[in-house]
Amino acid sequence: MSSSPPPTENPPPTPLTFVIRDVEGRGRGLFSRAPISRGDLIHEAPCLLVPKSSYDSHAKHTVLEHYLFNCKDGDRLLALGYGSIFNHSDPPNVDYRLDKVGMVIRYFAGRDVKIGEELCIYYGANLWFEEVGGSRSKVEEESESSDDENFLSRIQD
Ligand SMILES: C[S@@+](CC[C@H](N)C(=O)[O-])C[C@H]1O[C@@H](n2cnc3c(N)ncnc32)[C@H](O)[C@@H]1O
Repeated sequence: MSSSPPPTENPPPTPLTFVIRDVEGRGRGLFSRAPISRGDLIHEAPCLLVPKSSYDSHAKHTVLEHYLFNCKDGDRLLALGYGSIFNHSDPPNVDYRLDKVGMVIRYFAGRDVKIGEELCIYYGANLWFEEVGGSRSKVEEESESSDDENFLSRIQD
């Protein structure tokens, strides 16, 4: 007699459409392993909440600072899964949305992506590292406003 599978609350995970590769000068990055259409959900990263007080007293000025996404209220989200591996480019081919209540960050294709392209988000105008492989000129970068912080997120919750 066959028994039915146990009930689950979550749907089975969607197969990943990307792989991790090392990129000269940029560390690890995510690369598409299949064509991705504009608007497709690429990844849903579960997050850890880092309250502003913990950030100020412990995480600030550590390596974590390079991986934290800003929420409007000063709290931060640390993306688990592959969410912390998206490198920066301007323009990016991946958009993301913070869902602080659901404690996830969702990453969507901002345009059609070909197989083998690196998947990148936009960190903001004020980078804390020397950009490698960027396509924008120094003049363009310097003419940007510089009133945002040195963190990943300009798209906040
Ligand atoms: C959120 S992590 C991205 C994943 C990182 N490459 C790794 O291997 O852990 C952010 C860091 O990646 C590097 N990075 C991201 N985009 C870059 C780019 N366009 N040029 C150079 N380094 C980049 C910087 O060192 C930055 O602090």
